[in-house]
Amino acid sequence: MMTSPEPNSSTDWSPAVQYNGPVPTQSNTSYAVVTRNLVRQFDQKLAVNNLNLAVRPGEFFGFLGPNGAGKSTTIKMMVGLLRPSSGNVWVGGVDVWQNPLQARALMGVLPEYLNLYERLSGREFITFSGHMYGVAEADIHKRTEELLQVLDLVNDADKLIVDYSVGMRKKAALAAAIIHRPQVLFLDEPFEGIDPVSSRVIRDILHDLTRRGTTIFFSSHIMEVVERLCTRVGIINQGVLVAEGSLQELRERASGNGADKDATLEDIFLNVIGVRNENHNLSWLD
Ligand SMILES: Nc1ncnc2c1ncn2[C@@H]1O[C@H](COP(=O)(O)OP(=O)(O)OP(=O)(O)O)[C@@H](O)[C@H]1O
Repeated sequence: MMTSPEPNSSTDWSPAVQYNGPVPTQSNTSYAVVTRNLVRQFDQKLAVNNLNLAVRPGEFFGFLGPNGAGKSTTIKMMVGLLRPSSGNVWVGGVDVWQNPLQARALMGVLPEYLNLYERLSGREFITFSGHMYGVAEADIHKRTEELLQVLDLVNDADKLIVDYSVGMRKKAALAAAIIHRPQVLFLDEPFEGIDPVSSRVIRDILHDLTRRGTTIFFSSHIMEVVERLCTRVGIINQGVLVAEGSLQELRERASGNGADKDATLEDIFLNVIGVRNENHNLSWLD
C-alpha cells in the first residue's frame, strides 16, 4: 500500500486518503491498462516514481495531480511516446514497449500538445488517421463525415488545420483519435481550451464510448468534469500515486478518518496532496 504525504491541510479530516488499489504483478489481460514499477527520470528529477496502476476495461479513469506531478509523463509512457527509465506498461494485455505497433493499434491518443498535420484540412486529417489505423475504406468516409457533424466542424472541414482555433484543433485531434474505435482512449487535458458547448459534445461522445466498452484514461485539472465523468480516480503527486479508487471509496476512506462524508473531489484532492490553507494575498495590494 502506498501512503499519502504527511497531511497538513486545514481540513479537519486526516490522515489524508491513502492508496488502497491493486498493485499489479503481471500483465493481466483482464485489465485495459497496467503499469508495473513505472519510472521516468529526467537528470536528477524523478518525474514518475514507481507507478503501479491497473485500469479495468470500460472504466472512465481520471488521472489528477498538481502542475508538474507527472501526469503527462505517465501518459506519454503509456502510449509509447516516451521510453520509461524502467518498469512496464501493458495496454489490452500488450506490452507497449515490446510490441509498440500491436499496442498502438488498440489505442487512441489525444496528447496535451497537439502536433497535427498543419497543411491538411480537418476532413483530410481525420480521413488520413482512418487510413493510418487501417479502417476499412467504406467506413472511413462515413465515420469522418459523422465526426465532423457531431463535433460541429462541418463548416470548417476544408479549412487547413493551421488556421484552426485551439478548440477546433482539439476536436479534430479527438476525431482522429477515435475513428478506429480504439479499445483504450488516452486523453491528456481534453477539456483545456474547449468552450462549454464543445465540452458538452465531447463529454457525450466519451460517455457513449465507455458505454460501448471503450476504456478511457484521462488527465484533467477540471474537478467538476472528473467528478461528473469518472468511475475511478488516481491522484499523483511528485511522481507518486497517493490515492486511487472510486469517488465513493475515496470519500468513504476520507470519512472513516473523520472527514466530511460529502467532501467534494476538490476537497479530497487538496487534502491528499497536502495543501495548506495559507494566506495567498499579495502584500503589495494592501
Ligand atoms: N522532457 C523533459 N525534460 C526534463 N524534465 C521534464 C521533461 N518532461 C517533464 N519534465 C519534468 O517532469 C515533471 C513532471 O512533468 P509532467 O509534464 O509529467 O507534469 P504534469 O503533471 O503533466 O503537469 P501539468 O499539469 O503542469 O501539465 C516536471 O517536473 C517536469 O518539469
